[in-house]
Amino acid sequence: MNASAIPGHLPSDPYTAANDAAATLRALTGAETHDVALVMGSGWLPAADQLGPADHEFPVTELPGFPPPAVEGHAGTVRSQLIEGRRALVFLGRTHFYEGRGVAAVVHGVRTAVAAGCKTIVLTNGCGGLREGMAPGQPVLISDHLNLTASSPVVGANFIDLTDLYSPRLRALCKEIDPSLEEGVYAQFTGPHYETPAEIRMARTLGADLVGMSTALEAIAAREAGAEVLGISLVTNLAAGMTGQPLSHEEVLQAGRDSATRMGALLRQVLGRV
Ligand SMILES: O=P(O)(O)O[C@@H]1C[C@H](O)[C@@H](CO)O1
Ligand SMILES: Nc1nc2[nH]cnc2c(=O)[nH]1
Repeated sequence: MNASAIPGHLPSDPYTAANDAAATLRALTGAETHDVALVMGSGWLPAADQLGPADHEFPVTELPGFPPPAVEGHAGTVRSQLIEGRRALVFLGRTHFYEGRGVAAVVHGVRTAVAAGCKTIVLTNGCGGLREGMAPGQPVLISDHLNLTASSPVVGANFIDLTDLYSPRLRALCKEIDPSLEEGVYAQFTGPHYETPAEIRMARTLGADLVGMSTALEAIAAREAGAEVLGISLVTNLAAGMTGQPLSHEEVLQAGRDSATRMGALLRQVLGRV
């Protein structure tokens, strides 16, 4: 059994692993290419069911290099489906940095999607809101990020430009669909612990509007692979220290359930125009 056939185990070369996974995807779906990939973060699973029927759905471990899901609310399945005429690859869940599998495992889904033909990567997540006026259940377009993981999916003297990493074109398109959408800077912490109130004050000073535990590393890998990136955060809670209440993953998932219809409709309309 070659290394990439072991669930969650990537061979030394992550780009080969992505090509292997894309080849298996083509074989499983019969689709020579996919156009757009969606990564559904915490709280977004209910929204995925608003996207219409899937032609194919299978456990992500059917694809080489993908580990089984490790976080509640991340189903660990992949759907291939036509959404508004586009062949979409929908990951119902992701691998997180805090699972300790390394950065290559975190971005394997994005690299696989690009290897499968996707030119657009839509990254969603559940996050904490820092900015005054933000409320749980509110979707926010990511305008830029702070990568606080002290890591990168890129190795070696490969100096990737990250200017306009979160596509101004796709953000403008989203705001045509829903003019009420706000934008914000997303800070990726390593997790899995939530932030302290002092860290939230630090993040706000650094210019963050949103705090999470994903997305930034995936976006960097997507840019490295030449894809256009759209990031949409669902504010599932106000950040630590803002309400005096403790944070919980159940609160994150409940916010997703409450927002599923609206988030699903937004994604469907966006996908029809990317
Ligand atoms: O996959 P995402 O970033 O949406 O998941 C967020 C961050 C943590 O994994 C989890 C914490 O509740 O939700
Ligand atoms: N880091 C972080 N991730 C989250 N995901 C959902 N809510 C939060 C939060 O408050 N902080």
